[in-house]
Amino acid sequence: MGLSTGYSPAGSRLVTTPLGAGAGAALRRSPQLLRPRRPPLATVRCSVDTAKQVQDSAATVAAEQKASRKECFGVFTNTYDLKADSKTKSWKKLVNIAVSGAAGMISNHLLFKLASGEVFGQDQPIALKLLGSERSFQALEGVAMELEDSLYPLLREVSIGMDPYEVFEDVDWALLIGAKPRGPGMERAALLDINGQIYADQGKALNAVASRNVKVIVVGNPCNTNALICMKNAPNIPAKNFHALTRLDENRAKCQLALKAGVFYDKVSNMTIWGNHSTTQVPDFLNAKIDGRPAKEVIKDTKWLEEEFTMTVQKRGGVLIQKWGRSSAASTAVSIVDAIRSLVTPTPEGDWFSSGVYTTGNPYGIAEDIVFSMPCRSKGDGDYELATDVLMDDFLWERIKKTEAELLAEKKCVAHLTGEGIAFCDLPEDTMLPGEM
Ligand SMILES: NC(=O)c1ccc[n+]([C@@H]2O[C@H](COP(=O)([O-])OP(=O)(O)OC[C@H]3O[C@@H](n4cnc5c(N)ncnc54)[C@H](O)[C@@H]3O)[C@@H](O)[C@H]2O)c1
Repeated sequence: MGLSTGYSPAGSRLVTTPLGAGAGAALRRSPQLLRPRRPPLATVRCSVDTAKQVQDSAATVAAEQKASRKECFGVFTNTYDLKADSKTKSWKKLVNIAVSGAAGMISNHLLFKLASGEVFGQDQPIALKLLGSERSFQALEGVAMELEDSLYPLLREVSIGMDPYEVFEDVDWALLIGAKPRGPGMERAALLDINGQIYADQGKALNAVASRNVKVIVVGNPCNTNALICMKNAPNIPAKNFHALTRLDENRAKCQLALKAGVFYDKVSNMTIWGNHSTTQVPDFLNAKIDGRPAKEVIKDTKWLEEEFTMTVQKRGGVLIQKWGRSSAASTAVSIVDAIRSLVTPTPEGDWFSSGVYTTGNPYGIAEDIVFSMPCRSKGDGDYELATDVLMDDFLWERIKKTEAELLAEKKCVAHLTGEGIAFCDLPEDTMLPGEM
């Protein structure tokens, strides 16, 4: 296997001190993050399931109802009883789902898919806990109003808030989409720092108040390193529960292979995206299959696979922005749905899916202690195992090393946020996110 060192060590440099140390740190932290943390609240349910009232003491229920009037949104303050009528009697226990960046473009598609039942199933009632920023709070109310007006039977509770310690209370899923966009002229190092702060804060909140088995999918960019930061700040939640979304890249890669092979895209399987959700990502055509056969056997044009296919997938998001003037939101929401469904339904025999997961203990020889997209399989219980039946060759390994180097460099940039000391940012090159120009 060969190693790649084919890039210049120039790139952006930024030295960052640990949180709270020096003026640089103060500048980076928004007033919201500087706010003193209050201890976790007692459980406040947005609405009250009357079946629960029977079990609880009258005083607790009265207090809970009073609190719920304050905390929940609109029509969702009303009580309900899942066990009371024949339709809902057989439904499963409520699942609590937190969505950050809930007033953003991706969420605008995702929330309605979650509420419709297409993600968790038609017998799975859900509660949506929407986290926004101060700037987006009014918009968040608008989103909640639209959810009210959609009359989704499975949507039992909606609450909105700006404090992750309140919003993440008891959540089973945390879909972390909220992030600041990279502004004009902003270095990738600065983006890592700004959004890293958000994910450090949200990791701490999850650690304090979420379900101990919460599954976390980080979408906000740079999502691999944000997921690492979030995970490191949540030591009481299993590291395996944290994912960075690379499913959109997998879907894009499947589409390109199908197009070239002249088949419908459901014929493409075993599509791995290795590494970072950036333009160093590696869409793996060595292991991919088309109609059950190795993709390289079906598509004999190796030059196309190595050059055009790889680049098209890496830069698809940028091209889309060029055409449409905004970044992919609907297909990202679809890919979040795919990512969740891949964890809650068994992976089809022999296939796998890509997810950015913690590398410690990986069987491939990828550096430990980073979040790296790799091939995963699930039994449908929310957990996953890494696929071991994968092929590796020099071409693939060289590219894996390059995306690995980028993630190791990103990790050094955020050492102040992962509890690993003083950060030093010396990125190999200022690579783009797939959606950037
Ligand atoms: N991983 C992927 O495949 C993928 C694909 C597309 C986009 N993304 C990333 O997803 C993120 C969101 O994209 P979008 O198009 O929805 O952006 P958007 O700007 O429309 O929405 C982001 C929302 O997050 C909110 N926000 C900012 N800081 C917050 C905080 N601390 N807590 C809660 N909310 C906060 C903003 O107010 C805004 O409403 C971006 O970082 C984008 O780069 C990732």
